[in-house]
Amino acid sequence: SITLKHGAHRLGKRTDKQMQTWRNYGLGQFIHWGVYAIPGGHWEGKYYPGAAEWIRSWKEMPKEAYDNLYKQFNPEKFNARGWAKQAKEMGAKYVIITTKHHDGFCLWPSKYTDYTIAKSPYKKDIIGQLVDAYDAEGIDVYLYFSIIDWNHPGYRSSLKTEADRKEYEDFKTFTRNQLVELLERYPSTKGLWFDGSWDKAWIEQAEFADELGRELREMIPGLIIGSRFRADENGNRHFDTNGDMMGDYEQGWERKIPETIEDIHGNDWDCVMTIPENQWGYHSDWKGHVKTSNELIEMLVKSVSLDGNFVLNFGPDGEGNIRPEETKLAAEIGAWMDVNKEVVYGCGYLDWKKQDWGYYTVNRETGKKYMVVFNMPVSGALRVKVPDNTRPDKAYLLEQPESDITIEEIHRNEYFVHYKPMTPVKKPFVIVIETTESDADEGHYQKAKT
Ligand SMILES: COc1ccc([C@H]2[C@H](O)[C@H](O)[C@H](C)N2C)cc1
Repeated sequence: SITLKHGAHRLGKRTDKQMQTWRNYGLGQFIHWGVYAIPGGHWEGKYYPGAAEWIRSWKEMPKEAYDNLYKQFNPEKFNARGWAKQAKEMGAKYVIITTKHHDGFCLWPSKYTDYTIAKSPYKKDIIGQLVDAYDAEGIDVYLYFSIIDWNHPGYRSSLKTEADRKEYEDFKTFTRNQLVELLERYPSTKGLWFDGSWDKAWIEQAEFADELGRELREMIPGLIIGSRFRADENGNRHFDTNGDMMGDYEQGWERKIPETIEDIHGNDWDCVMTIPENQWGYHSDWKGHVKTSNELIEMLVKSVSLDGNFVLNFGPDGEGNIRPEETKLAAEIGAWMDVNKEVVYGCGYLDWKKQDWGYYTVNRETGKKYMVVFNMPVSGALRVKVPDNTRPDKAYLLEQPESDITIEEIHRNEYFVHYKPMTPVKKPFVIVIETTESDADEGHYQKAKT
């Protein structure tokens, strides 16, 4: 590997207590809220086919009109306590809230620009209310911050001229000032989720960004920052020139989930997921497939089974309401978590061969192993392959600890867990499987001659 001044500053996972807490969350909530929720994906009767929070970039949206929307932002229905209660009932252990998206509108009264909530009819600090409400529910708060800022005069996507560079210096100072301001105002923040860091102009700021990251981490010990924040001195993002991840977890899994444990390269990671195909901010007319709670629960369990966190996005409307579709899904996920949360919290990857019926998770403290079943085989026989020297002794339904499910040995290190549900299976369910580490009994299985 080559020597880098602004590459990864740590190899391997962070092992401190704050990161252990992050690793054990399992389920998080993303909130995308801002003035883009006012048009909600429409303008003068026209439907915007893109992501609602990007409507400013739409040719049909006059920039002037968008940039004046804040003058009518007055979300009277906004109820931070209600949002936090709903997230608690869903089972979210952390929340990531947009402080400022690419449009540059600040949901907190920043003193470094007038383009903030303080200058809207609503006036009050939205971030402060959300931080207090989620803290009160015991849900850890993380702040989303977009480096891209279409409102700031010094923002550039690339630096072509000396004038660009001079303007961009102001933008760099402004960016640093806002981040320091956010951590000073909201010291209970556990981490920052950076976005909009793909511009050439920012990629060239390896030294500045590295120094800024150091300054922010000094302000809040244990602060967690993902891999999307900065590039190394050769312009490499997420992974430096030597292939080592920069930051505390990989932020590359957006609306997609790794397939195998090899895909995560031994790093912590989160998957951030939308309910429709690709809407983060509020769009009043979702087109295409809207994910069901069964689909979202499977994504959550698949993420946990591969040592990641699953962060589900909510996009409140211009009035401050959580839309009915999201309320319904939060309730359905919450109902499932009420019964099955122990297969998510504090759990991760079990190195048993993945089977078709679903996913294994294991509790990192207790070693308790779970089979989370999504696809019941017509035979009712759930195949389980165990590592050498491991013998499954007992299996029972998590919901009925007194149940005793038959385990049949069918081959060396291979078993059928026979489960015939009494009633039709409508939601994923969990079988707990207990094992004994037994010494190798070569046993009576004849290896095939080939
Ligand atoms: C150009 O493709 C993009 C750019 C930015 C995004 C932003 C979304 O607005 C949302 O904030 C998501 C987390 N982020 C990656 C998504 C797709």
